[in-house]
Amino acid sequence: MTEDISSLATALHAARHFEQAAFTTLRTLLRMAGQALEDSRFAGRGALLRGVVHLRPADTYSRLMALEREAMETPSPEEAALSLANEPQTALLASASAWRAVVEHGCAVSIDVGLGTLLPHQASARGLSKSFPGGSFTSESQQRLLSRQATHVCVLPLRLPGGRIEGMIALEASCMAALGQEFIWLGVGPRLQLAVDLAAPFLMGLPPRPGAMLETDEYLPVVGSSMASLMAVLRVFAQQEETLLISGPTGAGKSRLARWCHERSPRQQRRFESLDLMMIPEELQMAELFGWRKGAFTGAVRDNPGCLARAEGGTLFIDEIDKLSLKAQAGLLRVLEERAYRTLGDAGSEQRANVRFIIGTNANLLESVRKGTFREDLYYRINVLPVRLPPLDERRDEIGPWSRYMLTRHHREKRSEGEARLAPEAERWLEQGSWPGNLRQLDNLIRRAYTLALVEQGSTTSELVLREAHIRQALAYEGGEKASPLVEALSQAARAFVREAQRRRAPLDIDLAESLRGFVLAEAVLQVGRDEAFRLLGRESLVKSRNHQKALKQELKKAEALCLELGQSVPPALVQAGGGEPS
Ligand SMILES: Nc1ncnc2c1ncn2[C@@H]1O[C@H](COP(=O)(O)OP(=O)(O)OP(=O)(O)O)[C@@H](O)[C@H]1O
Repeated sequence: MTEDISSLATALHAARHFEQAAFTTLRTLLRMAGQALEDSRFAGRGALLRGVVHLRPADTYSRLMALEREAMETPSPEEAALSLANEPQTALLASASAWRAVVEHGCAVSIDVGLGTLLPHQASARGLSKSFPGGSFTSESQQRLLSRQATHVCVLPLRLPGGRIEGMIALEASCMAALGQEFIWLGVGPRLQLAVDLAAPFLMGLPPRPGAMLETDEYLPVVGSSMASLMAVLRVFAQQEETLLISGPTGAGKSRLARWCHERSPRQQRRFESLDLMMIPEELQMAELFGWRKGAFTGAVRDNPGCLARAEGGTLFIDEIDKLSLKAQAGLLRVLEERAYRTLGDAGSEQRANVRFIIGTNANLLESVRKGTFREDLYYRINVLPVRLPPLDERRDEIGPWSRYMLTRHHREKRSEGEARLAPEAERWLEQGSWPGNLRQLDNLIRRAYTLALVEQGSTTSELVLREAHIRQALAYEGGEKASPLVEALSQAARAFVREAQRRRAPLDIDLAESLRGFVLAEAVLQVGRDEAFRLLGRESLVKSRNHQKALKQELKKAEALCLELGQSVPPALVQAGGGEPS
């Protein structure tokens, strides 16, 4: 055991990325548990099957890695990670109830799959094992585990120093001889937890393998580096039957991502239905979901299937779930729990629902639960596989490729011949902008700019070029210029400064505010002359005391210092404002 822990520590310190740390941790845990099994009364009658690392910072999945017992001796973590990517169905999940139990009790939990029970390891937490609000261990999780031969599972929290839980590791074993009995987990649990505590900061702190899974397709034509590890998780989630919860700001691409998941799921041959609750008044939600029979309410002149029936066998994406009325929430909960529902106005038998749900939200659902507008039990029912789609501003490397893709797509929609391209300066401008409306805003902007370019360059041109001016003008039409241009420009400068600081190996220690004063003064001098510039900027007293020429020189020096520090030549505006050669 000491040997296992010390070699784990050595391997973790040598790990450069998450996959290496996860591989080495899972291998150690499987070895330790395997040894404990051999030393137990079940020796020779059971086997360890696999381990899975789940990273769930802020309660949304960011990374996942599984290691099968047979693959344990593969020499490289790359191979293990690749097998997860190629065969996502083998990356297996513990139940959502197990995650809740681990978070609530702050300790490891044993699952007896046959009995369908959860047992927290900490003595003080025992007795609560079967009484989590919202049910204990669901029959779906039970079926899933049984279908892959797991009879006993140990779920260990990934705790950060300070106790915050940001993920878990599940170890699965098969031992028919231990059905309904205490397996090895309580005995070996403290040692496993020691190893997990050692690994946790590495698993949570190391970056993903560089260049991992940047592949794209027609449903997701652009995947940037910050999305790559999320896509690896989604590839696995797409294959599951459990409810997927995609949170993210409006226009970030949740609906498209839901469609992408459907296309990669075993249900891809069946329908993908979408229900946007933002568009449906509360009183019609039940009807839209469950459908109605003729005469069910005034105006129901014929039978109408709801979107559950239309999605039968396929996937139903429900967007803006926080807009669901309390009454419809009760109905949806029933579908999720019992897979049954009744069409409005139908006195006959209930319908069965064979549907995979994907839920979208832009709201903080836990907050809605606290306010009493969203049912807690429904929240836990849909929060099984939660992922967060980041806003475009957090996926900056995607802005250029998305802009180009959207331009080409729009051009193809409009015309079949000729090319359309973004001028480099236009692309740079887009890349430096802030896009609170995310992909939707970018798409709309490109469409408008396209029309402007077309008007200017004529529809017979063989190469339509979108320039910065077209985009600026399109943004002005959109009302985007309502935000102060100064604030926007300063935000851009701040972003450029941070990027530069990140790019350099040495710290960038410059007082930006001081340098900025020099730039502003130089610009004002060029535009309105020296004396007027000081008046314009509220420094008339310096003109009166005849100190302004000296002050100007000092300010320009600070601006030039920034250029020198960045290895750039001094811009002409600074030189001209100073009246000649750079000082
Ligand atoms: N994968 C994609 N392929 C092509 N276009 C996309 C893709 N994802 C997003 N877009 C563009 O962004 C727009 C918004 O995407 P989507 O409707 O998926 O966002 P959303 O997050 O569901 O927004 P909301 O929550 O407001 O409905 C789309 O209409 C499209 O123009």
